[in-house]
Amino acid sequence: MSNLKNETLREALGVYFIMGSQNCITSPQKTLDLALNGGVSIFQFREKGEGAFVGTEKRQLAKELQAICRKNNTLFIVNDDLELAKELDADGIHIGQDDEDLQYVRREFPDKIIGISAHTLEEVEKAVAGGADYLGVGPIYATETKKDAKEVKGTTLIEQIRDLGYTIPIVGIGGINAKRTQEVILAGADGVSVITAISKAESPDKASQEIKSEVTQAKKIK
Ligand SMILES: Nc1nc(C(F)(F)F)ncc1COP(=O)(O)OP(=O)(O)O
Ligand SMILES: [Mg+2]
Repeated sequence: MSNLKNETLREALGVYFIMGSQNCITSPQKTLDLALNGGVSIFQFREKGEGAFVGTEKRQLAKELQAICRKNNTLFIVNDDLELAKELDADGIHIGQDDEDLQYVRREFPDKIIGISAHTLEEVEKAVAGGADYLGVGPIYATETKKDAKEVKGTTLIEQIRDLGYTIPIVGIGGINAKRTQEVILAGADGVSVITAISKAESPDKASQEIKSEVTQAKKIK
C-alpha cells in the first residue's frame, strides 16, 4: 500500500486528469496549468500512441509537468513507465492488465500509489488481493483516445464492485465528460478520469471546473 492515507487518495481521485502531448491542442504545460486551476485533483502523465515523445523528450516533458503538479500541490502519476516513475520519484504509477505485474511494481516502487486498470470482477479481485491503491474501471463509454480499449462497460462493473462490498477507491474512465460525470459517481466511483473532455476543451480550466462541480453535486446526493 502507498503511505498516503486511503481517504486522502479517495478524495484526490475526484477529478483525475490524464494527458500526454498527443492529447493537447495547445502546449501540454499550458493545458495542465489551466486544468489544475480549474480544479483537477490528481494528474497522470500518459505519453503514448502515435506521435508520442520517447526518450529524452518524454523525460523532459514529464519533469516539466511534474514541476507544475508540485507547484499546485497535486499528485503526479506516471502511466505504464516504471523506470520513468522511479527516476522522477513520482507519487505513483498506473498499470494495466498488460503492463508490469503489481507485485513486481510494489517491490520496485514501494510506498507509492499503484493504480490498476480493471475490466472484470476477476481482475478487480486480483488487484484488491494484491494491494492496489485504486482501480481504474472502464471504459464506461466509448472512447476515441485509447485505440486498444476493451468493450464498453457502462457503470455496471462499478455497481457490482460496490454491491460486493469492496471499498477500494475507484475512478471511472472512458469517454467521460461533465454531462456523464454524475452517473459514474452515483454508481459508486470516487472520481472520474478524463482526457479529451479537458485536454481538447477550448477552455481546459472551465471544463475541469464543470466536471469538479458535477462530482461535488453527485457526492452530496450519494
Ligand atoms: N491509463 C489508465 N488510467 C486509469 C486511471 F485509473 F488512472 F484513470 N485507468 C485506466 C487506464 C488504462 O490503463 P491501461 O489499460 O494500461 O492502458 P493505457 O496504458 O493505454 O492507458
Ligand atoms: Mg498501461
